[in-house]
Amino acid sequence: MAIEVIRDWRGLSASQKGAAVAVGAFDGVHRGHQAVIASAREAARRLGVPLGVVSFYPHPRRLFQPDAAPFALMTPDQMARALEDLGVDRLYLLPFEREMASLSDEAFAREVLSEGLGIVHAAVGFDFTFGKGRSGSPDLLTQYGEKLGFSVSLTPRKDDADGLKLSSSAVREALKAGDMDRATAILGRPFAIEGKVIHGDKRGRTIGIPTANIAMPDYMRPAYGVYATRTRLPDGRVFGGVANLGIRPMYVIEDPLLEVWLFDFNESLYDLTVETELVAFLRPEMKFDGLDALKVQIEEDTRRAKEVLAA
Ligand SMILES: Cc1cc2nc3c(=O)[nH]c(=O)nc-3n(C[C@H](O)[C@H](O)[C@H](O)COP(=O)(O)O)c2cc1C
Ligand SMILES: Nc1ncnc2c1ncn2[C@@H]1O[C@H](COP(=O)(O)OP(=O)(O)O)[C@@H](O)[C@H]1O
Repeated sequence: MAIEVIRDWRGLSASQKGAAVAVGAFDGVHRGHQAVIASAREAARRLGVPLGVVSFYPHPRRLFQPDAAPFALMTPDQMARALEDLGVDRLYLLPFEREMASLSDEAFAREVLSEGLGIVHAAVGFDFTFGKGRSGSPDLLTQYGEKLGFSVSLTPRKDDADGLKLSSSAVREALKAGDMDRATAILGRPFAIEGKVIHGDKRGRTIGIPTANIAMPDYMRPAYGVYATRTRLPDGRVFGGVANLGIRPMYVIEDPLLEVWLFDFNESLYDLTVETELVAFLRPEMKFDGLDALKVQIEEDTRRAKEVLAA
């Protein structure tokens, strides 16, 4: 069954209420988040109610640090699909604006979770905070739940094999370093950029290497350079490829682009929304002596990308 995305806590019908939910920002839906969602799933099964996730859009940090560099690990559509894969029935993607930000911890528990969403259970992570000034703790949520009529489960911190906390920040650090294996290990799936294919300078096709260009305004910026990729088209077809992500020192652009050359493919992609997994980092962006030299390097990149994708 497809996931239902609900974008408000006010004015919901009875059938949209009454779920067991996991609450959090969940950017990336990584394996730590997945443990919290598993706890909500347990409760949903036990109580015989739908499984929900309560999250926020835009990310709360956008409101508090409007000038911060882009940091998102996924778009709302990608989040909905990742949650659907985990068996989540509903995503409550609540608008995080002044009104939400000004609620006290008690008001969030009562007005949003209890009266608005009518939750019967909330699963939260060990370091969950909520309400104005982040004053709410898992302990406080448990006390409010007792009064308001929902139970609360607390998921302990989940570490990797080296004892490091699985976190969205750890994913961002791995992506910055071009360590795609580590990013994949924390996320439980490869990091992927989704966006609409836009028009570029039409230079790619002149060297026999057309590239689908995708802007990435909200995504955090992984290491600039060349990646082995896998791209999913709207019709479900998947193509291996090689991509440059960055500002192209040879033909400098202001905002970074993801430019993907799909192997064994020759159709128009303009205006389609495609999702590209960054499977492996191959090399940093460089400056070459002209297009011919770049083309030779791209042939080498292609050979390595095919090797990586076949492995
Ligand atoms: C596999 C691959 C590797 C690339 N490597 C570099 C690079 O090292 N330095 C650079 O300035 N541009 C690099 N590019 C970007 C090209 O300069 C750019 O895709 C080309 O100019 C086409 O631009 P257009 O899509 O706007 O027509 C690379 C592109 C691809 C597909
Ligand atoms: N194998 C392919 N990989 C990527 N894009 C392709 C491919 N074959 C055809 N295309 C189309 O060609 C366009 C890219 O051509 P290119 O000359 O690089 O133009 P632009 O500068 O507008 O990106 C893509 O947006 C897509 O519509």
